[in-house]
Amino acid sequence: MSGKLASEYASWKKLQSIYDAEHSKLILKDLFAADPERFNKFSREYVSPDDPSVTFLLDFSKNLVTEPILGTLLDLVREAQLETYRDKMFAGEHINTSEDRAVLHVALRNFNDFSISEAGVNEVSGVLAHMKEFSEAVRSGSWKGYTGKTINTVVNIGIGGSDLGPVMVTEALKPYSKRDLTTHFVSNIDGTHLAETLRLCDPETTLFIIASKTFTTQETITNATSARDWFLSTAKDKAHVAKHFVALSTNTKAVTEFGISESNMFQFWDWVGGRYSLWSAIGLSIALSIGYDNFEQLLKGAHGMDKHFKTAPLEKNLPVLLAVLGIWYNDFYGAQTHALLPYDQYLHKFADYFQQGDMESNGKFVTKGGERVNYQTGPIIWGAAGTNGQHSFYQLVHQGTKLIPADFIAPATTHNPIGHSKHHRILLSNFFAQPEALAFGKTEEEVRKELGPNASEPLIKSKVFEGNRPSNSIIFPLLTPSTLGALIALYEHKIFTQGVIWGINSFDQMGVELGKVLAKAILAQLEKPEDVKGHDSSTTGLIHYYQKYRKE
Ligand SMILES: O=P(O)(O)OC[C@H]1O[C@H](O)[C@H](O)[C@@H](O)[C@@H]1O
Repeated sequence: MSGKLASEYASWKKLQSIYDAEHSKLILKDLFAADPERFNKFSREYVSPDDPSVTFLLDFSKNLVTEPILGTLLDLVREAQLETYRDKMFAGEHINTSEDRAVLHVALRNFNDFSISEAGVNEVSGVLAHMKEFSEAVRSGSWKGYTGKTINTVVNIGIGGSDLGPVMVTEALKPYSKRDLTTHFVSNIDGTHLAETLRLCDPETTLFIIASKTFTTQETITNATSARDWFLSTAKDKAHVAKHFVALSTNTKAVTEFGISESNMFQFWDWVGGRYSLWSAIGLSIALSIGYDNFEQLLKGAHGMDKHFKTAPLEKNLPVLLAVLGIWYNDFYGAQTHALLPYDQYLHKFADYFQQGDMESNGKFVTKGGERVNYQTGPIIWGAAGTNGQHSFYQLVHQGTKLIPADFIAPATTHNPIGHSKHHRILLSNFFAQPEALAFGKTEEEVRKELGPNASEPLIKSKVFEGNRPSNSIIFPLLTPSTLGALIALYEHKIFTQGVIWGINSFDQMGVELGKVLAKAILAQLEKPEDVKGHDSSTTGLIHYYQKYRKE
C-alpha cells in the first residue's frame, strides 16, 4: 500500500528466489527431524490483554517455512508499511479510498482504549444501550406483540454482511442462547426461503428484524415487504407493525419510508463495512439470542485481539503470522484456496462467513493506485465442520494434485460432554490426526511393509500419502462469546494485513455491482419474448426458454 506493487518489494523478490532455490528441499518431515524445538519456535499462545481466560494456541509449525523464510515474510510486512496502515485504520483515516470512508469496525468494540475521532463514533455506546434495553425487553417478555403475547420467534431478514455474521455467531454460541426464543434468518430472494420460514412463525409472537446497511438491497427489501404483507394479512392494522418490525440500518429515510419508526431503528454508520458489521446494530439478533451481556463479551473478546494486533511485535502478532503464511502459499506456491476446518459443530458456518469476509475483501485485481496486479490476491475460502469433511473432500486434500493450506480449529472442551466427552475425544483425535497425516503422510516403503510381498504395484502406489501438506492448528479451552470474538477479529486482521501487502482496497466491493445492474435490466424484460433485447444469444436463449415454460 506504499504505492508499489507487492512484487516490486525487495523482500518479495527475495522470497521468490528463496522459493525457487529451496522449495523442493522444504520437507516437513526433515524440518521436524532436524529441529526438536520446531513446535516451540513456530507456535504462539494468545492471551487476551484484557482477560486471561480468553486464550488459544496457534501452532504453525506444520508449515513449509524456516526461520529465515519467516523473517523474510515479516520483512515484506515491514516494506508494505503494515504498521503505518494499521495505525491509520485505528485512527479513523479514510483508508477505504474508493469510497472515501474510514474503516472502523474496531470502534464498535472499543472499550475506551483507542481514541478515534470520526463522526458517529461517539454514538456507538448509545446504540449499544438501545440494543441492550430492547433485547432485554424482548427476552424478559415485557415487550409484547400486538395481541399481548410474548415474542418467541425472531426472523432476521438481511443478506451478505447483514446475514452471515449474525447466522454464524448465533449458531456458534447456541449453548448461550435462550432456547425458547427461536431465531431464523431469511436472506435469499428465492421466495422459498421466506415461505418456508413463515410456515414456522405465528404473526402474534414473531419479531422481524430488517437488517440492511443501505436499506436498498433488492433481496432484503423484497423479503421485508412480503413479510410485512404476511403479518398484516392477520394483524390488519398498520399500527401493529411497530410491535413486530425493527430495522438495522444507516439509512433513516428509507427505514421510515418503509413504515418503521425511528424509535424502532438501530443505527450504524458508513464506516462499518457490511462484512465487518456483526459488531454493530447488525448484531441485534445475536444479542436477542444470547443476551446482551454475552454479546458484549463477544465485543470484548474482539477488542482484546484488536489491542494485540495493534501492539504485538510482528513476529508475535498472530494475525500477521497467519497473513504471511497465507501469502507464502498463495503467491509463491501457487495455492488457489485456503480451507477453514473447524472441529466444532457450533462453528459449522465459520467458513461460509469468511467466504464473504475474505473473498469480498481481497478478491481484487486492481491496486489502490489503479494498477493491475501481477500476482495472486485473495484465496478461495472454503471448508466445513470436521469430521464431515473427512468423509467427502479430504481425499483430494490428502492425495489430490493441489496444494490446499488449511486451518484446523477446535475447542479442548465441549459444551456437550455426552458419554463423558467420548464424542469429543473422538472428534479431537481426528483434529490431531488430520494435520499429522497431511504433514507427514505415508511413504511407499511403509505401505509395502504394511501390505506385504503379495500386494500389487498399483495398490501400493494408491496408498501412498506424499505428505508435506501444510496446515495451522488453533486450539482453545472452550468456545465462549469472548473467545469467538477474538477468533473472528484474528481473521479480520489477517485479511487486512494481506490486503495491505497486496496493495488493494480490502473495504470496497465494486465487483458485485455489474450482476445487480444486469439483473435489473433483465427483470424489466421477463414478461414478453419481444422485450428481450440487448443480450448475447446465450442469455437471450435462456430467457426465451424460461418464458416458454413459466406458469405465472
Ligand atoms: O446491508 P445491505 O446494504 O443490505 O448490503 C448487503 C450486502 O450487499 C452487497 O451485495 C455487498 O456486496 C455486501 O457487502 C453487503 O453485505
